Amino acid sequence: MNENYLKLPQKIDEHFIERAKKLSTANLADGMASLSIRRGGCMDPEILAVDEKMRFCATAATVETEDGDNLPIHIAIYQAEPGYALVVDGKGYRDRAYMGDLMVGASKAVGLEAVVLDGYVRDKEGLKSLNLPVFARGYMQRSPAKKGPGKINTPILCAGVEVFPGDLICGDYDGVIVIPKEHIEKVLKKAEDKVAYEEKRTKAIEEYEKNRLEGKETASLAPQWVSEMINK
Ligand SMILES: O=C([O-])CC(=O)C(=O)O
Ligand SMILES: [Mg+2]
Repeated sequence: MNENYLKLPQKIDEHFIERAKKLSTANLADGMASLSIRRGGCMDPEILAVDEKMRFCATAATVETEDGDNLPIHIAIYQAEPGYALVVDGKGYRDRAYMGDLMVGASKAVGLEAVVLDGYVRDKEGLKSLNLPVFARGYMQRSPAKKGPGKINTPILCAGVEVFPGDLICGDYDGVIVIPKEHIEKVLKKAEDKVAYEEKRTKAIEEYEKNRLEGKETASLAPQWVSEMINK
């Protein structure tokens, strides 16, 4: 095997994955906000799901490739296992698709949780009906190249974000976020605290609207932190 083809990383504990699955990528981004990590771990906003309903949280397995070459992606799929998302740095190459419904079907068959690709895919209809979360820049019908070698399970820079094999990666309707494995616990706790705040704030907003419509006197809708910043 090529020296740049490495084994799958250690899988993230299932209890972390379960907690992450209850959070949106926006919640997770809030959990990442205070860490000094390139763009808070959020991939380029053009990396979107082929179907808005798709979402996932999984352990990242990585591929690095270029110029529409999908040979290393093939190899990574056939050595993959359930519980991983395949994260492919295709350097945003526009002139070929990297994969289509056959390769995504194979990804699903081996138990991959998702495919995230900095590049383009094809076979839109087939991809939607396979229902495996696929996140990419968009569609290009031209066939992939087959060249190699590329790299498997080495650190990558994918769509503006550093991804180490074994990191937590999650995607939903808003896009894709990567949480470095050493920060998972802290980020989940911060994100969960933010959700608790948002639930309280949503109630306050609904209450305010109800009172206003009923013609009742109401205190200001501004949250405390806004008042404090204005009165500084
Ligand atoms: O032909 C290819 O290499 C890519 C493709 O369309 C598929 O995976 O369905
Ligand atoms: Mg095809």
